[in-house]
Amino acid sequence: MGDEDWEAEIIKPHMSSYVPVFEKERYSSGANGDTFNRTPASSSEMDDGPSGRDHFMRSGFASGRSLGNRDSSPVAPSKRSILYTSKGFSNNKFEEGDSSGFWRQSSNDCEDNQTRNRGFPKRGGYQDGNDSEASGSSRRGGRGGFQGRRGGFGLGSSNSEYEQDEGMQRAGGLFGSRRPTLSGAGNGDTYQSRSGSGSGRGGYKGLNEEVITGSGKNSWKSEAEGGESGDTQGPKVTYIPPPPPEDEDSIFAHYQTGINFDKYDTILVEVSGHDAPPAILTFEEANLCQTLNNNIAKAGYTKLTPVQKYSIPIILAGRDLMACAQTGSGKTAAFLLPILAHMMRDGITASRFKDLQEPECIIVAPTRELINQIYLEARKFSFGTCVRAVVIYGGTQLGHSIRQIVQGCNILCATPGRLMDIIGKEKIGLRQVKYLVLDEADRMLDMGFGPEMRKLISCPGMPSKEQRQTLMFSATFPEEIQKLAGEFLKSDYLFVAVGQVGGACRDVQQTILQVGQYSKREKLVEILRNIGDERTMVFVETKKKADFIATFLCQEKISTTSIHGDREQREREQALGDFRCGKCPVLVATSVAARGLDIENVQHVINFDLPSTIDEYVHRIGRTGRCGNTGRAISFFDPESDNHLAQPLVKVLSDAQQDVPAWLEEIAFSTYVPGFSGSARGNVFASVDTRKNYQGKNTLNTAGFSSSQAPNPVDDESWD
Ligand SMILES: Nc1ncnc2c1ncn2[C@@H]1O[C@H](COP(=O)(O)OP(=O)(O)OP(=O)(O)O)[C@@H](O)[C@H]1O
Repeated sequence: MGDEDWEAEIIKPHMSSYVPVFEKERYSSGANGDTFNRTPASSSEMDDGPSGRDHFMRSGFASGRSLGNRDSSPVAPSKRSILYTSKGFSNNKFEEGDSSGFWRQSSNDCEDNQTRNRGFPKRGGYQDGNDSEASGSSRRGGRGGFQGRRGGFGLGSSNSEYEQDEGMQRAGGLFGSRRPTLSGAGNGDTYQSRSGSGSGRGGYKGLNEEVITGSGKNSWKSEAEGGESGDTQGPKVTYIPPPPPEDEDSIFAHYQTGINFDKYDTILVEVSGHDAPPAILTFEEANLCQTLNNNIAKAGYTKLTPVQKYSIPIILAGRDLMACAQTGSGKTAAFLLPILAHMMRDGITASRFKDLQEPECIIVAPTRELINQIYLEARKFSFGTCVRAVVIYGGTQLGHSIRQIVQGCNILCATPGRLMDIIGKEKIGLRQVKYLVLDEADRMLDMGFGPEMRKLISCPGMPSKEQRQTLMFSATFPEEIQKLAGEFLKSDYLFVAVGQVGGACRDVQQTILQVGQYSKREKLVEILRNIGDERTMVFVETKKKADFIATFLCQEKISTTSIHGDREQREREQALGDFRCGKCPVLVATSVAARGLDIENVQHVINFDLPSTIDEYVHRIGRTGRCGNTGRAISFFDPESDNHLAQPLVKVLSDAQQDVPAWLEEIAFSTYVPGFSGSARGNVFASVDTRKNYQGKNTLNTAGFSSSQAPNPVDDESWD
């Protein structure tokens, strides 16, 4: 298993379409829309390498910043033409480090992005092949930039190839895209994606890319078991992500807390476990060092969120912690700040002058984008200190990861697959690990990542749980996963529950619409047209469908990009960057983007397909309504496939004080499952710490008040 949320991306055989990248160019093509090309503005923009460029031109995408549309036009992006591009072909400047999806950009940065035309034909259309979901508009297909099953993009008999492909991912863990050669797009051109000349894995060397040879011992078997470096099999992953920005303004860029930030104070907090230290009410009470306080101020934090009020003193007291708090409520800083405070207090051992890097802290998270986000937070809060954070994740060149580490590594942020590879290659030592953090801990411990995590804690040199501090954070914590967590945590760990464990953020206005499978696209377009340019994440259940829907939206002239596990890392980062800066206000995503991503101004989440579990629903809608801001989530409920979610949805909606449609209640009632209590609290999600026969003290507070002042509105039967 690699570092992806593959599990959520279910194969649906009827989906056949595939398109590499979707975006609408800010600079529209000529009037007939037939050809769109560009000449890079500078030589650096051409650094996708000659082969990519040549190929591009051979494919009929002539070069030239012509198009006459160098943008003086006031036309809003969404009103302009749509281009389907493969980043492997487009000579964009992405590799240069200035438009990564990871780095927060101001709108000015975005402007810079937008001035980079990406060449591609505006041939639009796509040919749907046999896809039964196709509607009239997409079937038109005209010039055929995208073909379905009949082979437009080389999927050929897509079902079997797709399944094979998926099988490879699961078994072998090749990273980057696994999609086959793209050929014969509808315009008659033939081109190749990643296995060919134009893309990351292929035979060209871009600005941030280099071909590496296998290195080091590979005593650890994780690659064969699903690791991502690809040293032992398949083409090498050569992508080197752009370096993060160095200037202080970018490092500390942040968005404003919302109108409901102060309402966090009214959320009930429950702490269970023995001898929990009291909550703190202010940053000053945490007694952090001056540099940390400066960084907190520069980050725009003036007030603690509830999870921070409780978790910071617990971690400072050296206790193990399992913390559960609603999406977007500041869990990242809740673990980073006290860890950094301790590291500053105790001093660090790893330095760039040591042969073997031995980080004091390891943070793991389930997706590449999320771990990179955590790294950026660690980098921000450790700014001006001697602590060096490093990030490593799959889909990037292994050699690059190693080079980052050898420069000094105190906090290692990693996805599981890459971490195990690096450990297997003996590029880091684990003896000094004092802090082990599992973000999205329920995901990290489930069947997908649990085995890797178990390997991690039993690696040679890894301090036992008695010798290290283990911290787990998530917005959801199913009971069965809480039980598994005991293996990782000291027996006296503390459990912090902010609000209801697994509950949805109340700042998200949730709407459930009954929409059948064949009406979904029409409804989606209708909603997106009403939304206008506001940033929207559209979740679908499969990777193929993500491409399919993104293509469809582009055809509808809605500027869209997509992110999912079949895309190369370069493309994923580009997509996120385009979405972050507003260039593509619609991001179609699989559940790979459901957890943790903190993107400014995401006002809407649309569940085109509902996920299979209610926890995933909670995480998905949590991409909006963050940090006291409000957001909206609209979900399409298809009675043909989603009835199993009716009961938990009713519960999540009512717990978050949302309107529950009568029809949903009816379905929930008619699909009654014994053991589920839709009214008050059933077993949809854990309500509290699930340790049974717990004898210790339990405090149930509103954040900021002492336990004795707190009311006790939550039943505590399930843990006592
Ligand atoms: N005390 C604070 N004051 C102001 N902003 C904060 C504070 N704490 C966190 N934030 C900001 O709130 C946003 C959400 O924080 P974060 O990503 O840590 O949430 P989270 O609880 O981990 O969410 P998720 O469950 O989705 O992973 C971030 O932009 C972060 O910088």
